[in-house]
Amino acid sequence: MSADIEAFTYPETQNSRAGQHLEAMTRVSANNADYRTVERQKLTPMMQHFVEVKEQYPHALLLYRVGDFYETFFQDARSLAESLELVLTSKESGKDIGRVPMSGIPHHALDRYCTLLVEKGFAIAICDQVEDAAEAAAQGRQVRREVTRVLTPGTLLEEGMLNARRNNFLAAVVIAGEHWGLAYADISTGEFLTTQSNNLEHLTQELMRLQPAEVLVPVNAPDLGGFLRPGQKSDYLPECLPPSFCYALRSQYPFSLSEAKQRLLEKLKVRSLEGMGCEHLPLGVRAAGGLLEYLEDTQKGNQVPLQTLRTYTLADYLIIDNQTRRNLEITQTVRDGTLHGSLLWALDRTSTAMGGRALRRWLLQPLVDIKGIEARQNTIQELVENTALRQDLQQLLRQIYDLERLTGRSGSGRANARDLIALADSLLRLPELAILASTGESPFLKAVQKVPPMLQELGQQIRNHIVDSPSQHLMEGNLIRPGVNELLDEMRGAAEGDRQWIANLEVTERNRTGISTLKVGFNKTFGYYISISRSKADQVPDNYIRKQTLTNEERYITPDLKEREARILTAREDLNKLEYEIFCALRAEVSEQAEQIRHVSRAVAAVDVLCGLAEVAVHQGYCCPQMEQGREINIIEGRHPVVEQSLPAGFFVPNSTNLGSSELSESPDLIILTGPNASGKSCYLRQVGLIQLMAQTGSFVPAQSARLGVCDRIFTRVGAVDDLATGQSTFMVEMNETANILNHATPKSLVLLDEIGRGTATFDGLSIAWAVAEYLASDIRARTIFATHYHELNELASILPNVANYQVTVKELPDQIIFLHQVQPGGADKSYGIEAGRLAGLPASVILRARQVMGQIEQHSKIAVGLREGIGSNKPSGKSASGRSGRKKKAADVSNGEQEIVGKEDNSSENE
Ligand SMILES: Nc1ncnc2c1ncn2[C@@H]1O[C@H](COP(=O)(O)OP(=O)(O)OP(=O)(O)O)[C@@H](O)[C@H]1O
Repeated sequence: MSADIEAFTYPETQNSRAGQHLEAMTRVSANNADYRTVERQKLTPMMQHFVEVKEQYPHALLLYRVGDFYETFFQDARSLAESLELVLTSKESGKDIGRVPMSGIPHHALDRYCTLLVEKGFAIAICDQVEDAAEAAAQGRQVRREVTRVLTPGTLLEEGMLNARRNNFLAAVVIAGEHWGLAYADISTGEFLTTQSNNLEHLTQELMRLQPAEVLVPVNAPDLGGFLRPGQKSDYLPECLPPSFCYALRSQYPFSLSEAKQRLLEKLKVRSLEGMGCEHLPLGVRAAGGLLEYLEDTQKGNQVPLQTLRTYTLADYLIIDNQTRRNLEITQTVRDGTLHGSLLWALDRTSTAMGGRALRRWLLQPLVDIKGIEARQNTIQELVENTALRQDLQQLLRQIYDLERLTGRSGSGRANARDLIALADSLLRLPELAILASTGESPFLKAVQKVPPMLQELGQQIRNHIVDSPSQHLMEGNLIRPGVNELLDEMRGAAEGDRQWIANLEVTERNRTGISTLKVGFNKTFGYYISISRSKADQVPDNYIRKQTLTNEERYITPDLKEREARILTAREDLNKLEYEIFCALRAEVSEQAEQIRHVSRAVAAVDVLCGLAEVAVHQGYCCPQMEQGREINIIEGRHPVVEQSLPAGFFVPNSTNLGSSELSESPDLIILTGPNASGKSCYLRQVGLIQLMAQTGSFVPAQSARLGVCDRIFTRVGAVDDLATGQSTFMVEMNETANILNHATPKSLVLLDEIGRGTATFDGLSIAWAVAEYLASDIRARTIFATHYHELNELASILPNVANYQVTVKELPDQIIFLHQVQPGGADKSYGIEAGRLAGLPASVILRARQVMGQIEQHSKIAVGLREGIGSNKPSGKSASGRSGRKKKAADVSNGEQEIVGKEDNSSENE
């Protein structure tokens, strides 16, 4: 911390305050910049209180309500000013202390600024005035202030701070050796889940899938309550936890089994955890209990309605590790991290925010259970066939608001009257949805055919209680309809008499005084007054009391007028209070039905997702894949779902795939895919991965037909980039990823490798690539597509029976190459890399020289010979030696280097 703090000004922020603050600005001494070193007894009472509160929340940014501002002081002032580019100024804080750093935000902009702070990974403690400041001032004491809420990235409920189409998860982990428990909740939607497993790598993967906004970790640290923003390090953070998240370091106590279990039983109001399936998962229970305690700590008495805890196991889902999720661009593109261009973008035709979130979850967690997949498929099939039903459902769904989050806001006391109207209108749509769905037969349509009658009644009750356009703020009245509450109606009637009297006052007084220009007005300082032009001032009656003199007018009050006014104001206050109470009771009824509403919401979200997937299937011409337990991946005329949508209709060239069949002569386990640069190898590779993933999500797939064995995992290794954060080179990243695949793939896995060994010397790279392919094909027998520019790998097909060569074809014309994007049997012998360099504009002399060098290398290279005669026959595995078959002769011929362009004759005639 520097010895002095200077004032900073930023052009567009708080101009009026900036001037004011600058004027008051002096230099702040080093001791005064830190709340821990300041001489506390010498501070003013308010500042002493600030420091007391700050000590309870050392790791949160403390926003302290002072009048119309949330101010903060000491080091928090500096953090706030730096993070939000606000004015850093100072405040006189005691006669013997001088000034301390100060920065602040206007109270009405709290949400906006908090959103920015939370995005930057801050935890924020909001300390509010919890009594009327005027009352406290009248009694000559400090206004009472308390922390009413701690905002952290994982505990947000405010609409403006959340992304409507993605969950905001708070996670908690408990690690014991290699074993771990994980619980996570989205407090805005109520989802609450737990799991336990015994491989720390899986924990990392699970966290990467969830992308939690915040992770709770119990630690034995002196720094309890510590809060780590993304990238911040701590010795207490276990190594397996990715540094890209926010972490809250928590005490061990609430994570102990007895404490956690007790809390879960109380909160979930159950006698045993048996029904939730986690009784036998102590680490999962501990994580869930610790998470609940954190919610209590941050929500400060506000109820957070969570759904019943659900237990899941990782084996229920297709495992997709982080690099595969990234490489297949499931929810964002690799290049710029945007949604546009991802699989989610290509498939999302949902009509509700709930559906949008559900689709994202489904894509990140595809199923392995064929029954579950088929239930989704059957519903899509029905919605594909019944266009009218699909369109009617979608039209209705568009009128349904975010029931999950509206229920969450109601339960935590944050919903306003407009939220309740939105909720009611959505609930009232559900019976229509049920009637529409009742014409359907499939499982997910059946799930919405029955709406609990109490939900409809609740919707009706809200509509009957709340006016059509209620005020935004709950204490300003205009919430409750007439006829709802007798007392309210009576009070309104009484206030109406006084209001009428004032409304008529202008006419009566004009008649009484004969002053035709007399007016009745109202302002905040004086309330109601009678205004008379100064020229008529001598005609005012005796009971008029002069209150104010302006240039052209005099303003008067009368005792009568003031009495009525007082009655109106008191009545208004009472009325507003009563309206608020009626509203709160109504809101409480919503939270009582939270469980039911959320149950229905999930079913509605699923129908929404399936309607959307059916629509994509119709418009893009997808087919329903036949899912099987076997290992075969058989795709006829498959397409890449995203690239296809980015190209003009009909431009995408479909390609078939056949892998893993028991009929070896028909289908290999491993395909070596060669072809020139930019011919479409990567695209083909990803297309197979995406089709498999979509199929296990339950979606139809871009193909003419498909028969797919369910995979346990999909692995990809695609062009690595340097991982500067961990100091790893491109090649090391590539090797780590490859090692991960070789160590975990099974015969039921799908492995997609896009180049291996490019980041090192050619021979090393080629040797590694060869050995990796051989291991995958003969030892693991995983279904694999291996795209490579090492044409020497085509030799493998002559050695191993379950390896086949495929190539992406091009047509070579005298001065250009035409990309045909067709995947055909056989291996390519040319990469056209020099040709690509020429097209990219490398100087002609460089191109010429490159051709000469290549000629020399080709002439003298012995690699192919070596591979054929040496390495292959030395492979220790019996499987590979015995696997040579006559079928392979053709492939070997293909790679002997004699053909100019593999398949050229065949392809050219086909494509001319
Ligand atoms: N089947 C296809 N139909 C139409 N266009 C395609 C097809 N496959 C690929 N393309 C187009 O070709 C471009 C290049 O494809 P891709 O990146 O897959 O080539 P590549 O062979 O992997 O190249 P490199 O070896 O240089 O990595 C893609 O961006 C896409 O626009």
